Amino acid sequence: MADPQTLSFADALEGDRADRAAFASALVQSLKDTGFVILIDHGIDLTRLNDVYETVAAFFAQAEDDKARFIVGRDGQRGYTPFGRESAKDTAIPDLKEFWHVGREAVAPNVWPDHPPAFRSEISWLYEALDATGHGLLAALEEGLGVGAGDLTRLAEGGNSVLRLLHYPPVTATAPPGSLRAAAHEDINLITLLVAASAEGLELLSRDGEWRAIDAPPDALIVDSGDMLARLTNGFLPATTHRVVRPRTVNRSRYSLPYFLHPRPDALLACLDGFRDGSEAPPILAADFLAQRLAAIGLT
Ligand SMILES: O=C(O)CCC(=O)C(=O)O
Ligand SMILES: [Fe+2]
Repeated sequence: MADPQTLSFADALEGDRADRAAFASALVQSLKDTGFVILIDHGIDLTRLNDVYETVAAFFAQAEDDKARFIVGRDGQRGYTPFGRESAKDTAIPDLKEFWHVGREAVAPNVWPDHPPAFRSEISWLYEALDATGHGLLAALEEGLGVGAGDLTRLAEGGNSVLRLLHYPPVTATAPPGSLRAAAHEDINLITLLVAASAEGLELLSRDGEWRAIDAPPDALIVDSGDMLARLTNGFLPATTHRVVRPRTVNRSRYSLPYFLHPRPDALLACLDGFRDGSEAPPILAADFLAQRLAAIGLT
């Protein structure tokens, strides 16, 4: 089984034409072979990121009643989603997690807690930083896949991307048997950018069917491919199956910050040129695809 590649984002941002081409082809190759890439030199300030983690921990440490004021609607795309609500597609047991979603204001307005005071500014900063990084990765994917410039970035311009702030509390004796922090699943979106989590537990299913623990350096981003990218490439880049297992050593809270890069709701997801062979799924509106999948994970 091939190893995931560690790629320097500086090659894509500041490199010459050859560096950019090498980055683009390694990105596609690693996603194809292993389902993910470890991205270093991404330029997101680690001190600020550390502040974000502290702020996120302080938010979740509040009483349940205080957090529950920010439950926005059934589909959980903004604000707070309590512990035990979401379960992976085709899994009956809910995951052992609570989370908060921030998205693009123009797609649906955000809600913001008043405590901690820095929450809004810090989380908005991270959203913008990951949005810009994600845009650069989509441009590299276009090059690596050999599709037209803009074929992916245009879909995502002003897109419905969501930053998820996740808290997995210490696992208690009352956790349902068989439950995990996050059961095996694929992400719904185009690509996911994961800031290194506060603790171990993330595992990816390799293409040869083995669960593999991911230990990326704390200053790296993990990038993996989602269902929408699989659909656009007719399975050439399959969605990466992953899960978060229970703590094996110290039973403490785990925090993580995945950014789900989504198309605009009105973007048509149609198989890209060069990937059609008659077996491709029919075009579908991104909003319709998302609605189907949210229903499958218990959020609508
Ligand atoms: O917490 C993690 O490391 C991964 C979370 C995840 O896969 C998800 O929320 O979709
Ligand atoms: Fe995920």
